Amino acid sequence: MKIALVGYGKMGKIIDEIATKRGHEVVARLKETPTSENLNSPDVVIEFSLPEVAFDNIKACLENKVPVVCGTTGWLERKSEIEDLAVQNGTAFLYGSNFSLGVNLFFALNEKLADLMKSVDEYSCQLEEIHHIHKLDAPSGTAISLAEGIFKNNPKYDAWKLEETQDKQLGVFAIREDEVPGTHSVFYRSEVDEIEIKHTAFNRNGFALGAVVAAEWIKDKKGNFTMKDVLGL
Ligand SMILES: NC(=O)C1=CN([C@@H]2O[C@H](COP(=O)(O)OP(=O)(O)OC[C@H]3O[C@@H](n4cnc5c(N)ncnc54)[C@H](OP(=O)(O)O)[C@@H]3O)[C@@H](O)[C@H]2O)C=CC1
Ligand SMILES: O=C(O)C1=N[C@H](C(=O)O)C[C@H](O)C1
Repeated sequence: MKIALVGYGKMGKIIDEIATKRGHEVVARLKETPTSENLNSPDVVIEFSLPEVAFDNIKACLENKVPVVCGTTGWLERKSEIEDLAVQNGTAFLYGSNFSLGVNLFFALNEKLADLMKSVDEYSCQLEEIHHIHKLDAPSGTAISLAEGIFKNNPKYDAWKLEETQDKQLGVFAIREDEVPGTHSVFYRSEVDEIEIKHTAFNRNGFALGAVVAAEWIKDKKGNFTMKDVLGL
């Protein structure tokens, strides 16, 4: 399969290595807006760039009728416009706030726990995410997905805010520390104890492998998808 990488920073470079090892040809490595020329006729685009450029990059790829797997976080206010564009152009789009298998299992566990806690009044929920100091967005895309999984299963919460949980607003602590690849925790605290579920990434390889697996999966599809579709979760 021919893959174009849009965004060629920390993630783009690891994806390049993994895609090549899996037998794919990387036909473009871009640090600029994609065009019909510089994309170089790929089967799929994998987009890991910056929050402020992701929307324009994805739009350009979909207008060229190339399916896009996007891992860039921090631009989601305009996601529905992109989803409409994928359908109008008869191509495919997949956004994942986190492509690792471990986090996608953790999302499922978070939803089950949220469902269990909806009828228990003693506990208050709180999220925490820890990332490297270069990260531009807060809270992380993964923390937002965790919050959305809680809202869907537990009507006690319906919005997130940075810092402490207050009434129906679920608190998210966003910590920036050294070169931490990504750690996410969900806490339920009562007056007498605490339940914690936690995912710790040891490096970025799991994110990169998941993005390549998603690209392999989406190649001939049409419509909008998530990692749940790819992993059959
Ligand atoms: N979903 C997931 O599983 C994961 C998501 N992420 C997310 O992916 C994104 C990228 O992360 P990361 O690789 O660590 O970030 P980096 O900052 O290392 O890489 C971003 C790259 O985008 C390039 N760039 C700048 N402008 C453009 C443009 N107009 N078009 C295309 N590329 C451009 C930058 O170029 P230059 O070097 O010249 O500045 C840089 O190489 C972030 O939003 C991060 O949160 C990260 C890990 C996992
Ligand atoms: O910026 C990062 O590095 C990461 N971003 C994603 C996020 O915002 O959740 C995924 C992962 O945690 C690493």
